[in-house]
Amino acid sequence: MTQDPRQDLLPVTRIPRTGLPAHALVVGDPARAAAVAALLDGAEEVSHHREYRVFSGSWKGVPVTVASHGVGGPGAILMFQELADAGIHTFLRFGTAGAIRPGIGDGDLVIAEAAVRDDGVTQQLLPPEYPAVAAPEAVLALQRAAREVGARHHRGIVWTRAAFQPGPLPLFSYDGAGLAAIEMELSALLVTASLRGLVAGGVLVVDGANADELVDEDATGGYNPHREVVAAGVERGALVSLEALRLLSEEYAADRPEGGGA
Ligand SMILES: O=P(O)(O)O[C@H]1O[C@H](CO)[C@@H](O)[C@H]1O
Ligand SMILES: O=c1cc[nH]c(=O)[nH]1
Repeated sequence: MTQDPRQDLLPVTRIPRTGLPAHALVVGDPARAAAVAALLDGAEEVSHHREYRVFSGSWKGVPVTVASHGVGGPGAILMFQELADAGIHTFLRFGTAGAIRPGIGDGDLVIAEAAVRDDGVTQQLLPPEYPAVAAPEAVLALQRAAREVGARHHRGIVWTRAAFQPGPLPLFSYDGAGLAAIEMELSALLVTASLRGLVAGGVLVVDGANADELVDEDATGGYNPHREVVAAGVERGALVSLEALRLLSEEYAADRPEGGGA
């Protein structure tokens, strides 16, 4: 009996079960996935279903997958899980974020060391005490790549928060906790990687100051990620993240953590 060809695709994202390069850059925006893929040699679109758009190609000889995961942890984790099911073992999230820590400016990069797990999905998988940590080699590869590209960058803890806009509930203040930036999916990626014994990290381009009331109208004139300073940061961030993937493949090729589940 011939195999049903639909079984060669994973069910939610419709990505192929085999054949994808094992080093992946994951981004929220499908258009950003296409823009990053345009930097690759031999880029090909592999699949596009819902918000999940996937390309493959190579960066300086290293085969890479570039995939979009959409906005928000619950949808994004399905892409992370299915990429892991497809054999991806090294992930970097290249996203955007609002700055929290003073001194971090628009267009700067934030390299995540860990994330606060307010992602709206991993709480349903694990107790809140479980950490969301980046692989040290991912942090170091991103830092080295940012230095090489000459991109202003900072390291720190990122707040992954499912709700973008504020509501009537008071917002817990992390004042004094040293958080660097806020975004929406990274902790879901870091937890997925830890559960499966994979390598993951993230770098975020700052697209505004998003701190006390989430959107600081006075400081930013309202949230506007569609500015030249952000676009320039995204261009630098794309080079940094691709170069960091190459470093992870060639120089920091990991002693990968053992004992991950699944
Ligand atoms: O630019 P991306 O990667 O989508 O990341 C950030 O931007 C979106 C919100 O505008 C959220 O997905 C957030 O995490
Ligand atoms: O979640 C996000 C993403 C980008 N910028 C923000 O201010 N918040």
